[in-house]
Amino acid sequence: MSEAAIHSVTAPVARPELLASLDPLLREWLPRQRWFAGKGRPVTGFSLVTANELLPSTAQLGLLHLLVRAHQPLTPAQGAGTQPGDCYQLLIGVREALPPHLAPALIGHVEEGPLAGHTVYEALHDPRPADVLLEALRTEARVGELRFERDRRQEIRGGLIPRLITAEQSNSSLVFGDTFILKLLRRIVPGVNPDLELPLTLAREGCPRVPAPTAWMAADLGGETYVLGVLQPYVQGAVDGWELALSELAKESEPAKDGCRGGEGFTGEARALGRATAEVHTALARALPTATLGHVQMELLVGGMTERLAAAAQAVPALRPYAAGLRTAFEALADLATEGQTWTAQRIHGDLHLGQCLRAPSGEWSLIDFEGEPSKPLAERRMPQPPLRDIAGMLRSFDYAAHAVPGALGSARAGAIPPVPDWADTCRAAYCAGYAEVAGRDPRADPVLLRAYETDKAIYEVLYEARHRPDWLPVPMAAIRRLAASP
Ligand SMILES: Nc1ncnc2c1ncn2[C@@H]1O[C@H](COP(=O)(O)OP(=O)(O)O)[C@@H](O)[C@H]1O
Ligand SMILES: O=P(O)(O)O[C@H]1O[C@H](CO)[C@@H](O[C@H]2O[C@H](CO)[C@@H](O)[C@H](O)[C@H]2O)[C@H](O)[C@H]1O
Repeated sequence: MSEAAIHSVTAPVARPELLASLDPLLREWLPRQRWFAGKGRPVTGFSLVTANELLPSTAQLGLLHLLVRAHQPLTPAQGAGTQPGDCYQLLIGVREALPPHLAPALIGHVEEGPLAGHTVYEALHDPRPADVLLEALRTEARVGELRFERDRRQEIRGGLIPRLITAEQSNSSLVFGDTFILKLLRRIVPGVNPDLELPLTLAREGCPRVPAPTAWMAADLGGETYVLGVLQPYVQGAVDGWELALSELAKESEPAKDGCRGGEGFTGEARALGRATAEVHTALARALPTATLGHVQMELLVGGMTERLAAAAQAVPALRPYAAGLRTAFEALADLATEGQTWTAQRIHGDLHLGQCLRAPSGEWSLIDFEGEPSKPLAERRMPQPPLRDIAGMLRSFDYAAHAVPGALGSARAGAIPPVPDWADTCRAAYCAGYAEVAGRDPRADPVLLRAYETDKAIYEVLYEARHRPDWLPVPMAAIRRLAASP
């Protein structure tokens, strides 16, 4: 694919009938996608936000870039009626016939309209359209409202072989020749996206704990910018913190041979993760505005935590016996604020857990996925917050890992491996100590805020697991019992 080929494309696609012809296929296909955020509510229709051709559909292979709004009934919390709904980024391949190897990518056969007689499919499974995206980034293409940009100091080689990664993701990522990874955001919102903003900021600050964005794509629509994707260097041979913790735990759980357990332990890694988190926090605090949270702000923060507890207890009855005990964590925080204590807030990761940490074969850790909690509004995700929120997320993650290995969660090894005593406590302590080495302050020195955030996170996890992975519910419930009982 040459630069000229991309620039020759006519865009935007002025075809109101295009969406009508795709509508029945998308209604069936979209809700089945892992990244579809509106699960559990029917899609009642679509509206086209924008359509651009990255490859003309008149050729043997077409590539459409669509931003579509999926209309859905409001949730009970939102009231009755239908709302315009979330906006999704779709990359639709168009062929006369789909080769067998692309069968899993099928969206359907179009009966009428401009694409009548063609087969449409999820284009990211197909190397050629994936290549078009890399080429557009490399050449800083402009296609209709789509803008492809890059950091010219970083080289992007053409011709890298693309593959779609199969991880359980909220978005979709393509790896190019084990050199770059392109994350295509699926649910698109207008505004500055922290998944691009924070890594760019950290790169400018010279913080090596985050792969520096090489290129990015965005759409300019109605005076607003929508970030659509970010290309970053691919950390080759990386293993994420969750996998690494589980494999270390499995070794440590092996029956003792000659009095020695297998495995070298995860304590050193936990300490390194603490240091990496502190490096990122320190750089973000240096680069972006911070704030002081006093009584008024803490009242709002505690109010949010209390409301989330009430909503979770409403949805998950198992939580109800512990609600009063859990509330004491929030009340203790409110009391400190009333007494005049203040806290510093800054930009943070916002959804930190072991799965968001990658360890390169060199042993260096990187943090990824700065999107924050995708269900929250962008403005909220970009607010300065106490860094202890990220730390609480990691502390919960060590606890999760410790519970996962014994196999009580439907694993094939259920009950076969005895739990490693004190594993989570040791890792949690090492993580905090590592953090203190770099940040100059130990998160454990603020136990009230830490407990409040851990409690808030465990409540979130109860709701998340009840909805998505009921087998895992015992893990956050064990933490809930501990947190509700702690003084
Ligand atoms: N720079 C990178 N190098 C290597 N692998 C990466 C990189 N960034 C992401 N990944 C892999 O892609 C997966 C999904 O990335 P992530 O940013 O968490 O996407 P999502 O927001 O869709 O969950 C990660 O779990 C990780 O395995
Ligand atoms: O994948 P996301 O970043 O969107 O996060 C969601 O899914 C996570 C599970 O994949 C969930 O994390 C919980 O389980 C993890 C182990 O699978 C554990 O490491 C985390 O500490 C625990 O919170 C996360 O809560 C949810 O938002």
